[in-house]
Parts: sequence; C-alpha cells; structure tokens
Amino acid sequence: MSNCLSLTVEDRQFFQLVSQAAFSNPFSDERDELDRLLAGITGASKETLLLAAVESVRERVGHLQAGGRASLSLYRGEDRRCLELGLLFEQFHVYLSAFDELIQQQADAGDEPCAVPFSAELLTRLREYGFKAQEARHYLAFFYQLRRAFFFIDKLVGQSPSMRRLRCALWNNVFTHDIQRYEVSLWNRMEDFSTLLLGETGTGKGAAAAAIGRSGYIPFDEKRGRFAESFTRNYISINLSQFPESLIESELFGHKKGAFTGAVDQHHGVLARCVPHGAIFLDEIGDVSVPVQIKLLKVLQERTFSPVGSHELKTFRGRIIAATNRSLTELRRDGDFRDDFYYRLCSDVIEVPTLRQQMAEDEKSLDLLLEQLLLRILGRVEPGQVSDVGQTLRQGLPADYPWPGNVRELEQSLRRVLLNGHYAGDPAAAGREVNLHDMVDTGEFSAQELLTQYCCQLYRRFGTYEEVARRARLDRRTVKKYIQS
Ligand SMILES: Nc1ncnc2c1ncn2[C@@H]1O[C@H](COP(=O)(O)OP(=O)(O)OP(=O)(O)O)[C@@H](O)[C@H]1O
Repeated sequence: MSNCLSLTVEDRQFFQLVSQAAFSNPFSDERDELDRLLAGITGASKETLLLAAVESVRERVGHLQAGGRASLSLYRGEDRRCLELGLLFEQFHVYLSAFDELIQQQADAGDEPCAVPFSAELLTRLREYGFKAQEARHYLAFFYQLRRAFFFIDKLVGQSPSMRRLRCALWNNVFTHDIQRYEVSLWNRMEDFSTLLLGETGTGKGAAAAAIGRSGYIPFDEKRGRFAESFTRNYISINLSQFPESLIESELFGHKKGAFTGAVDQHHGVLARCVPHGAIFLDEIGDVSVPVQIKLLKVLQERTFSPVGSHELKTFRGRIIAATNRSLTELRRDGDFRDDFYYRLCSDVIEVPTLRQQMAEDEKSLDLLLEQLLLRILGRVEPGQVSDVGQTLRQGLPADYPWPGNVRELEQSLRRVLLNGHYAGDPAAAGREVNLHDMVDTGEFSAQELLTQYCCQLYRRFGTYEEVARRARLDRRTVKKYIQS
C-alpha cells in the first residue's frame, strides 16, 4: 500500500513495551516493572507508577493524533498490532473508573443487566481509531471482563507471598498465562477449563471461586446498550454437603414433575440455570457419592445431562469450579473420589493458603485482613481501630494460636470482640482442649455445645469425619456440621 506508514523506532519500542504491560498479569511483579519502564520513574508506589505509565501512553497517543497518525488503517503488520494495543491500553484506562462504577452498580442491581452509559462514546472512539464495529464490541466486553477480574480478585487481601501467588493464579485461571492468545482465540472456549480449589475450611475458597466465576466473558449487546447478562447471574454456587444424597441429583440436574414422591413441580437444577460463559461452583465436592461423581463426569465429558425422571438431553455450556477442604489424596486412595473424575476436574488446581501460613510469611497479614473485615462489618473504619482490635485479639490468644477456622474464624472473632470485648480462641483448637467433665459440671452448656466439643475432640484424635461419625453414632453430615460450627 502506498499510503502505509511506519512507526518511528522510538514509538515502536514504546508501544512494544505497552503491549507487554497490557498483557501482563496485574498481580505480578513483572507488571510493576513494566509500569516503571513506561513511566520512566523509579521508587514510586504501585498506584503512582500505574498513573504515570497511563499518562505517558496518553501523551504518546496524543502526539500521534496531533500528527494525524493515530489511525490503524495507516499501518500494517507488527506496527499495526503494536499501535492497536497501545490504543486499547489508553482507552481502557480512560474508562477505568466508569467500569468500576458499573461493576458496583451491577452488584447492587442484581440479575437485570444495567445500562452502560459510556458504551456509545467508547465504541465510537474505538471505531474512529480504525477498529471494526464487531472488534470494538469485543474489546468493550473484554475491558469489562478485565476490570471485573481485577475488582473481584483484588478483594482477596494480603501481601504474603502465598496470597500474591494466589491472586496471580486466579488471574491466570480466567485469562490463562498468555492473555494475548486468550483474547484472540480462547475467550469463548473456556468451558473445558475446570478448576479445583483446595484448602482448609474458611481460607477463602468460596471467595476465590466467586472471583473466577464473576469474571467470565460477557458479550455486549449494542442494540440494548447493555451487556448480555449480569455477572451476578454468571456465577452459581452450590454447597453439596448441604443436601441429603436423595436431593443432590435434583439440585444439580433438576427434575421432571412427578419424577419422585414430592416432585410436585418441574425443577431446574443449577446446570440448567447456568448461562453460556457462566460458571458453577460445586463446594465440598469431596463429599459427593461415587454415583453422583459418575454423572458429573459424564456432564464434563459430553456436556449434556438429563433432569431426574426425564430422557430429555440438555446442554451444559458453563465452566465448573469445585472445592474441597478434605484431602483428595486420601479420598482417592480410599476409592471415595474417582480418579477419572479428578482428571476431568483438574485443568487447574489452586491451593488457597491458610491464615497461619499467611501470618508466618508476613506479619502484617492479620492487620490487613482485620481492616478489610472491619470495613465489611462496620461500613467504615475509625483511625486506630484496626490496631486496637488487633491488640485485643492478640492479648486473648497465645502467640502461636493456629486459627483453625482461618479467615472465617477471624471474621467471627472480630464480631466477638465487638460484642464482648475479647476473644479467647476456638476451644477446639489444638492444645486448647476443653474438659468435657468440667463442661458437664458447670451445668451451663446445651446438649449441642457438649456434642460439638465431643465431636471436635474425636476429630482431633482420629482425623476423619467418618471415624467420628462411627464412634459418636451420628450421621457424617451432622458430625461435620458440629465440627465446622
Ligand atoms: N484473603 C481474604 N481477604 C478478604 N476476605 C477473605 C480472604 N480470605 C477469606 N476471606 C473471607 O473469609 C470468609 C470465609 O471464606 P470462604 O467462605 O470463601 O472460605 P472457604 O474456604 O470456602 O470455606 P469452606 O471450606 O468452609 O467452605 C468469607 O467471608 C471470605 O470473603
């Protein structure tokens, strides 16, 4: 083409750097380094670096615009791709806070997709730069996805190396480690990338699953000026240990009217309710029976299922995220968790660190979490409140307190401190065993409290819910409920 332009060597190098930054994991150290190079400054905070990097990209694009050289149609090959990514980077950051507002508004509004007031302006801008109409819509949806993923993953606070690794892993789980390939060819083919989240109770597996599930790609519907779905509908979570065996299949696959006694109406299970590009979180997957595992395996392999009592074949278009706090190695060894099911679920296996590990790696972990949790409970945090509450907590607990209930326990301990002014730890924690005789002697405890302590003591001694259930002659689910209460 005679009118084909080339970028100057300096512009090309600059936009190559922008491309690397645009495609790097925002939770990685690499991203900070790239922002530093783009901004041309050292020693600033993460936020200042990003602002300076964005400003320098804006200046560079502004310079090209002033010379009438900011249109993609003027370039070919590598130069065109470099400029394309530079322009996308610039526009993404222009609308960053508008996307954040939209995410908050959508979270409050629930399942009905909100209007996107800035969409027409952004689409026009991208088309003026030379993006085709369909490409512009795709990038608008991609920007929204990027911002949602950042918004939800960033809610998992903590600066310990294990928490930083977790955030990086969650980002990669949504966009893969090669986001450029994801953006070109994988964004609508992620259903077969199933995920297993492992970690003790209360570590944040549910929060991690929600971050992945709410960050799926959602196409933009230009006619309606809205995204095709609300991200609140894109993610469905189900705790499999809540349901008796007889109801699990119905909850998962749904049932036909009259399929069994009590099935007075047709029921849509979670698989049927999952929207395309959506995700289902199967919590406590280690608790499901082998027959249910076989049925779920079939769904993962064939992408079809039938409601209970029906021959109708329905298609499942979503992603599966599953979690367990049980040892899958033991379950697989004992034949309670099928290997073929495991191999279908394990496209990605992510370990969520315990609170103990986070605190051992970074002494500020507790305060960071306290601040986040206090904010959630109280709506705002007074100056000095985090350190006051932290001090009260530390005074009531031994220095090596193991936080067996992890962040969930921390959240409840905070409520206890707010209510009673102190927290003495979970009596079921190792080394702090309560004496059951003393409990009985006081005559102050309910049967349920006694049973809870008895189950906890048996669990510490024998290590599995099954063994506790056998010895206490209780149902395994009841035992688990007591131990986790
Ligand atoms: N790093 C974190 N930052 C902020 N909040 C967190 C973090 N980790 C966990 N939480 C909060 O702790 C609580 C417990 O987390 P969650 O329910 O996700 O745990 P879980 O691992 O799924 O537990 P279980 O195995 O018992 O289902 C939630 O309110 C969650 O938001």
